Amino acid sequence: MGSISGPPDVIQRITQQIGNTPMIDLSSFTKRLGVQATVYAKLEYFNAGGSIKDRVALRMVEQAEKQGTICPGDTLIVPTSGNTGISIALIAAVKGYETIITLSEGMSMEKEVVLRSLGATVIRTASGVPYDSPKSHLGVAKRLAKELPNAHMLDQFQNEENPTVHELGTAEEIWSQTRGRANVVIAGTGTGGTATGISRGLRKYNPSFRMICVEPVGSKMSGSHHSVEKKVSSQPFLMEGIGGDFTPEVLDQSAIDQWYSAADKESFHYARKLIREEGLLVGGSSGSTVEALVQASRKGLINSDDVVVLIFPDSIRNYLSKFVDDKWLEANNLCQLTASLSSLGKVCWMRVEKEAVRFTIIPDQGTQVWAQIPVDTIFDEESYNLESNSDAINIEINISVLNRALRSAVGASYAALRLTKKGKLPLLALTILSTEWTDGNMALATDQAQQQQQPADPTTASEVVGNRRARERETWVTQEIPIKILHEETVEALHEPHCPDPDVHIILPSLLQLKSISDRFTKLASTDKNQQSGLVAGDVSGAGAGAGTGPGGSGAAALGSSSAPKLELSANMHGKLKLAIATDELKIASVWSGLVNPPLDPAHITQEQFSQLPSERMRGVGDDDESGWAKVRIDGKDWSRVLSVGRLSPRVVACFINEMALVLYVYLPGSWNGEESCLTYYINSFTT
Ligand SMILES: NC(CSCC[C@H](N)C(=O)O)C(=O)O
Repeated sequence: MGSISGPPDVIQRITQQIGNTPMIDLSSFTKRLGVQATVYAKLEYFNAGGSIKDRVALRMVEQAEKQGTICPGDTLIVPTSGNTGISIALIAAVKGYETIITLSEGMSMEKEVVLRSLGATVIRTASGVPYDSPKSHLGVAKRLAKELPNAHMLDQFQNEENPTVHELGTAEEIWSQTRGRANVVIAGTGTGGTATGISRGLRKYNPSFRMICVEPVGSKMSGSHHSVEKKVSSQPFLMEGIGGDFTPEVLDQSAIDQWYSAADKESFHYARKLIREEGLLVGGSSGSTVEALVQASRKGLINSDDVVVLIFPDSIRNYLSKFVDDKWLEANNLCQLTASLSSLGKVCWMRVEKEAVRFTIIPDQGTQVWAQIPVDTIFDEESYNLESNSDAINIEINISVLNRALRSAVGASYAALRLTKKGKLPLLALTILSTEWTDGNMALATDQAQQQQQPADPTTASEVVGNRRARERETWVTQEIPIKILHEETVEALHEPHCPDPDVHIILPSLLQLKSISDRFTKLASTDKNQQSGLVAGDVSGAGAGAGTGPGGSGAAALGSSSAPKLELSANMHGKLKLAIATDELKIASVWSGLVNPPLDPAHITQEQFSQLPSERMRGVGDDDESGWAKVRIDGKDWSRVLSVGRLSPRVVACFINEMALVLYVYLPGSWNGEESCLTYYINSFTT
């Protein structure tokens, strides 16, 4: 063996392992997706803390130290979706700072576990509140920074060191790793710092360089700069770490050339594909960059001459209980579905068939819902066995009770629903397996106790962590939900309302935005004491009313008795939607334009049928012609409950049957085992 001289080839501190991440050629993967360009991916999960945010965190800390604003012993407060918090906590562990991390509720439990193990104090903050609310991660961090002694907020959303580290570091690496060939970079956008810095850095070398940003569908970081999709809305999304409800100061829109929106479903699909087919253990937002690449390439905006670099910001580690887990995707969707249904009615009829489960809500007043989802998104595939003379079992269930049970299953390592009996009582049994890690400080963790414990508790596993024994405790819990089995004759009369072909069909804008405007209108009209006539209370029209009356319900006929304010909703076949309310004292309206009237699938309709469709006739009527609008009047409160389905789906097609009814088709995102599921809402129109 030859002798090797010189100092050992080791690093002194883990913070030296930040930056200089590898880049991988992904072209064969992306060619299979139909993308002809040369595509590389920069694997930022090779940074010490597991994400691209290590770069920003190190620079923010080092610069603040240089300026003398912080010194070891101080407390660093970080509002974050997780990664920046982990990066700061890691650096703080090495350098001797205290850390307080404000992390919103929706972020994964894995992030919190990593943060706590690094010694950080984690404060969970409300999710879904505006960024400038005192309850948001930013709001809480700001308050704590004022209140606590020697505490400093490191604000990645405002701190110019964020883009600068990418301009001076990441961009240089990309240029050198691609030997000066990179002309497009695609990055997910959370603060905008990565995209802004990379763009500034690479434009120095190549003035025609293009920076493409991607945000989740429902995020509105891009604001009015969303040049490609033009769909700027604000809706909840499951993706973590990118997207938001404001444009942070570090995001320089002049550095960005194009924006894309990636739906959770596609992003998670591509992330799982990267893991499965390429062995790249990435997080979900890496999938969003692939989705943006595919969209851009389909539009002809990326072609074979381009050399594209995708930024893969973090790893699977943060999401083991989330998109990486099929059960999580399904449980989350099902929970949101039952939450939305339970706002519209108490009793739900579930028809369990071989391949599908149908949900029907027919309240005494208000909107009817009909939904169908694949059976294996609800029942455990292995144990599902339908035993019924009629190939279907009809159940009556309290939907709020089911929703409460399902809420406890989100995040569980395993959940299964079973139709069963206790004595003669039929039940829906929800079995959940939850896993907790406890550290080795508990008495049972000694070797001896461990041996004694194992035979009696076969569900308990253990593993040695350092010199202590960490224990994984698995708990099985079964919740029993009472149900009523209905005979086939009882449900025979139960069928979807038959409606005429719509006069106008249109994709609704952001449901959350629509809901907040509708709620404001309803509130204003309710407080207007003199409201009467005009658009206010009247009788429900005949369309669909009476049809579809359920076993215990009286259909929608009782609608006429409601005296709540009525909203007038109208649309035309030129992409316009109008929401209005009028009382004696008040007349307000809001108009959306540029919406999409989706084309009907030619496979399902002949040319002749097509030309006879009322919507085709309406398309021929000019945009400014009043007769080209289809109109319905709906109960403001009921409408508000319907719109809460915005939590579940960003894609809703509204079909207007003039003066009669509004039918909404809500397309459910998520895996749903790759099948598209749809909810149908029937809302009868009130007459004037
Ligand atoms: N990925 C980031 C920063 S981007 C934050 C996204 C989101 N708008 C939010 O405010 O949570 C991190 O903190 O790790």
